[in-house]
Amino acid sequence: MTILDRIIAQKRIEVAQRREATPITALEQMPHFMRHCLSARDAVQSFRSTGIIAEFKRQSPSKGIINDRADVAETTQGYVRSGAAVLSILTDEPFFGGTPADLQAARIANPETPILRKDFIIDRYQLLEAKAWGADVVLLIAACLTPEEVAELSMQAHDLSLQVLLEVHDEEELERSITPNIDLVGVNNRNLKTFTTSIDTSLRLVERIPDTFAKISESGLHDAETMRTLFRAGFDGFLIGEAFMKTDDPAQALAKLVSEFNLNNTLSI
Ligand SMILES: O=C(O)c1ccccc1NCC(=O)[C@H](O)[C@H](O)COP(=O)(O)O
Repeated sequence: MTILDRIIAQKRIEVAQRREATPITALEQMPHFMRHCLSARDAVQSFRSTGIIAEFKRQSPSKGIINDRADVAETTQGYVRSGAAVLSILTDEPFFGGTPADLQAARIANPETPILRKDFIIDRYQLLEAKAWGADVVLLIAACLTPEEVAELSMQAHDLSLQVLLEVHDEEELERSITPNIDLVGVNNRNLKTFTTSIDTSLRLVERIPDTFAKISESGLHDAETMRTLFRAGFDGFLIGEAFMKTDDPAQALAKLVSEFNLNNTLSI
């Protein structure tokens, strides 16, 4: 059984419990449900964007506790001040220590910045939650969904005006999961069996991603030189969590990476 299998088994129980506790009619009455969503895709692809999707990540299966002190509103506001194009907020509690309250606090603190609900989405109910809590974009992970589920969930997300980030780990997942109702394609550099990360995965897959989608490299990124390599290979954006969250000042770590990335680009491209 892989870590993903364990997460999804737990998620099925959690979604059933949540649906029981909060009916859809209650989600639809929450204040953010009717808000106009922001475009994560435009935010990473716009001319002046750093392309950084900055993640608020307290813990993970691969690293254990990363940061259990950071305040979500303060950290995400710092990320935005330092140049984050999009925020990624983990809402999975058992494995990542995230909560729905984290997403709602980040939404209130950052009204102008697109927010990704980072979770393991297997059911339309979770899309409605994402909308109610103030997300603009949701993650669909090809490794835990059939192509039919990706197509159905991405269509339902678009019906709610949520954008979709499809995450893939290899060529097979990419080929079988691409569907028109996707806005961004993320290549996850983390092997979920060994937890090792390698940007070779991103570099191998980038040319196979149609140009109609924004291209994001995810996981294990921590230096400007690597971002530059990925940018030159065709990536528009970079999903980064641990490299920021493991420091005492995540926003300052992001600002440093942005300034090193900009300096490298100015000098070398
Ligand atoms: O991070 C993990 O250990 C992990 C384990 C199992 C499934 C997913 C996992 N991570 C989710 C992510 O996609 C990352 O949080 C995200 O790409 C940021 O990665 P990093 O910059 O390495 O924190």
